[in-house]
Amino acid sequence: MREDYLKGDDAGYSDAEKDIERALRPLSFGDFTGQDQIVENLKIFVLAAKKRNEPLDHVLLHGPPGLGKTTLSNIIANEMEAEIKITSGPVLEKPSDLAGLLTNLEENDVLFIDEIHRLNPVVEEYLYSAMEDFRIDIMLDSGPNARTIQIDLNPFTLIGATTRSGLLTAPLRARFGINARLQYYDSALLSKIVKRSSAILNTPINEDAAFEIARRSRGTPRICNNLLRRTRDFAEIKGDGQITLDISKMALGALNVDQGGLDEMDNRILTTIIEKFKGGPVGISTIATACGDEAETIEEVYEPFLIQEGFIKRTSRGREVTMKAYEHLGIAPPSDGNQGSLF
Ligand SMILES: Nc1ncnc2c1ncn2[C@@H]1O[C@H](COP(=O)(O)OP(=O)(O)OP(=O)(O)O)[C@@H](O)[C@H]1O
Ligand SMILES: [Mg+2]
Repeated sequence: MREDYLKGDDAGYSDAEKDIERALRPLSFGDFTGQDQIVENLKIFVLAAKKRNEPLDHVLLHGPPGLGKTTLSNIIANEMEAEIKITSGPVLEKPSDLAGLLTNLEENDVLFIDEIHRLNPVVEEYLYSAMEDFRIDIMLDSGPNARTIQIDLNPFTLIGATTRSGLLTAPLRARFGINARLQYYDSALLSKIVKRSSAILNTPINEDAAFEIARRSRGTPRICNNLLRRTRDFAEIKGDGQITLDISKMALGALNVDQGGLDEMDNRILTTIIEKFKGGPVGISTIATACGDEAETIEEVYEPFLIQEGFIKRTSRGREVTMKAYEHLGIAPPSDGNQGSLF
């Protein structure tokens, strides 16, 4: 169940769910809730670029899954009144894949590369001159007939999105003029998103219920929209179609989202560190093996939220749970000084 919430765009959804997903996705800056500083800046950069009839400078968007990187990229293209071509790092296997896309861009178009940290280094190298000079060198033939030709490209905007900005190479990172890190949303903002989405879905929801869903959505719009959809199912089957506080509590409980908004996997990670590793410190790959998940997923998806909420902290020797984690799980912390650094 959880997996669906976290996976990137559209993964694992039926066609009907994809239609809903599309309907809920904001299309303009005005529809996009939160990330105020980023949005305010982008508005100015977009206006200035349009006024000069230039493409927007290249944009790097980073942050945990489901916070709106793909959404913002589409909005930027809309606001620029430009076309957007969408691809992702792993899909671009060879330079010609990239060249094909680049040579098809019209003036001021947007090329969106998702998971840009997973670009093949050879392809990445080609991107450098494309970004800097709007030009690529293409190798024709091989052996003694080999020669390169230069192709001029239309000026374009590259938008790169990544959940792992730390894995980006320095030369690539340096070529983005605009660099924005999306933050987790607070409950008030998510509550606004829940209300907007329920209006689109024609499902009545009261203030308390919207806040309850928001508060238990791990600071993430994708999760609040998914929880809303599942809660709507409960409202239609177990209630009269309206989402009330009782209905939302029933649904969230059934979906294994706990009172603090942590889900099964969050709790499994905390319990594992406490029960198997005496609260830590313990390395991420050891935690991953013990929890039966990939280290990358834990580092990218779960850990940032657990750290931000103060359940886990990173030390030079690995991850440690905090007092808050013991309290949350109702487990007594060790009294032998093992956790000395916490007090
Ligand atoms: N600020 C927002 N306001 C309203 N809805 C939002 C906002 N941000 C995201 N959403 C909703 O959350 C969903 C997930 O957002 P999006 O796909 O843009 O996340 P992402 O950062 O690209 O995630 P990933 O890293 O997994 O690709 C969108 O379909 C959209 O409906
Ligand atoms: Mg995305």
